[in-house]
Amino acid sequence: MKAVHFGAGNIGRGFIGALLDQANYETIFVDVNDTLIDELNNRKGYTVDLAGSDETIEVQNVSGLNSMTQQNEVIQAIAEADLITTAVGPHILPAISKVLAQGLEKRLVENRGPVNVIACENMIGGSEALRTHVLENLDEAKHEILDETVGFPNAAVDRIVPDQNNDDPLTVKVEPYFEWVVETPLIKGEQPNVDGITYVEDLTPYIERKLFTVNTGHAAAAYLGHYHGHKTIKQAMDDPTILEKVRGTLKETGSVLIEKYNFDESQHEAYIEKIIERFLNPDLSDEVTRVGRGPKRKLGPKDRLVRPASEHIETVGKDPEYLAEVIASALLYQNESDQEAKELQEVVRNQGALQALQQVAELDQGNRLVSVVSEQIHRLTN
Ligand SMILES: NC(=O)c1ccc[n+]([C@@H]2O[C@H](COP(=O)([O-])OP(=O)(O)OC[C@H]3O[C@@H](n4cnc5c(N)ncnc54)[C@H](O)[C@@H]3O)[C@@H](O)[C@H]2O)c1
Ligand SMILES: O=P(O)(O)OC[C@@H](O)[C@@H](O)[C@H](O)[C@H](O)CO
Repeated sequence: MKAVHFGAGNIGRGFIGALLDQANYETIFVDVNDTLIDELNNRKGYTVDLAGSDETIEVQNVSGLNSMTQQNEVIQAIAEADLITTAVGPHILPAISKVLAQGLEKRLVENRGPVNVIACENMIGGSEALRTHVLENLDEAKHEILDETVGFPNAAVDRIVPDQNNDDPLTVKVEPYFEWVVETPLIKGEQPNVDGITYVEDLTPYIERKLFTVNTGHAAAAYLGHYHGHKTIKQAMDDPTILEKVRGTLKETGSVLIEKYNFDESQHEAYIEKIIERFLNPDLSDEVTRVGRGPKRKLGPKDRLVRPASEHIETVGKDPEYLAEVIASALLYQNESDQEAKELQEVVRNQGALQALQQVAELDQGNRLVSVVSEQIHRLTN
């Protein structure tokens, strides 16, 4: 069986690629990084190191294509694929959608049967968003036949894979923990037979629990950690002040999730403790600049900070003081190597932090969250 995976980066190699190989897929990685592509083609495999153990996973039967310079080969690979996955970043999905549309169109012409496209991105509705971008690159006359034969099931993926600094550009060090949840109603044809995928009828509780616990907690550690001068997530979490604030933040998102999905409180508390333990993993060095990357995305209305904070006000009926402090620290986050951080700071400098929040989080001036964050910005800047 053949899989095409867009994004031969941290999670692509460290998680998705490993599980696809174990499920006996030959995986063609599609990327724009020629070093990764050349290494994949020359060596046909790579090593995944499990942090905190001597265990390694040898991933085989892989190759690479460049989505910009080898478009015909990528189109052919998609036409022949039994499964297509992505892990490029939410902001990159539009960029891969044209070649994906061309490959799926070739597949339709050659009548090759059903296939599923699973976006493994940290966002709600990633695969459905990718489907929208693909349809924008297809004649409307082909939309119906595409929806009959191509599934775009949403997914939640969880494994902490930091930026790598190994001598071998393909070797990737990951935490042992992983979770990959895929929803079933939108699957076309047979469910991909991949050990490690949990199939569920309704993904919403799973993706919100993951995004608003793992990623919200991570963002709290990153932005508060950066504000307090820490370089890694572990250093931030070793700071008692920040640990307390991360716990407070996850208590707020936890109360929203329990209210919405009737989660068992003690089970959710155990889920939070496991995540804090993962953040404190002494064998994984994860920089706050990776976890805090893309602050405009992370301050977006549906993402890990503003969405649970707004829902805390609406459903729990209280001000989310901890989330508001994290949002304020994200608005103050500076990193000249992060394009979104530079763009955000341009708005903060010219129009003020609150105006920046209203723009990026799509909040009206009178919104209660704007007031609560304003108090935190004042506290952090005076
Ligand atoms: N790293 C993690 O811990 C982790 C865990 C769960 C989910 N995720 C999610 O997975 C996605 C990828 O994250 P990552 O950490 O692997 O990032 P990454 O930067 O390591 O990998 C992204 C890869 O996409 C490639 N890419 C960029 N533009 C491309 C294009 N036009 N065509 C093909 N490839 C392109 C990059 O070259 C890079 O190799 C994000 O949505 C992230 O939120 C990451
Ligand atoms: O990938 P991002 O930029 O959405 O978020 C950074 C980290 O929180 C994220 O990569 C986590 O490591 C991952 O989501 C853990 O499953």
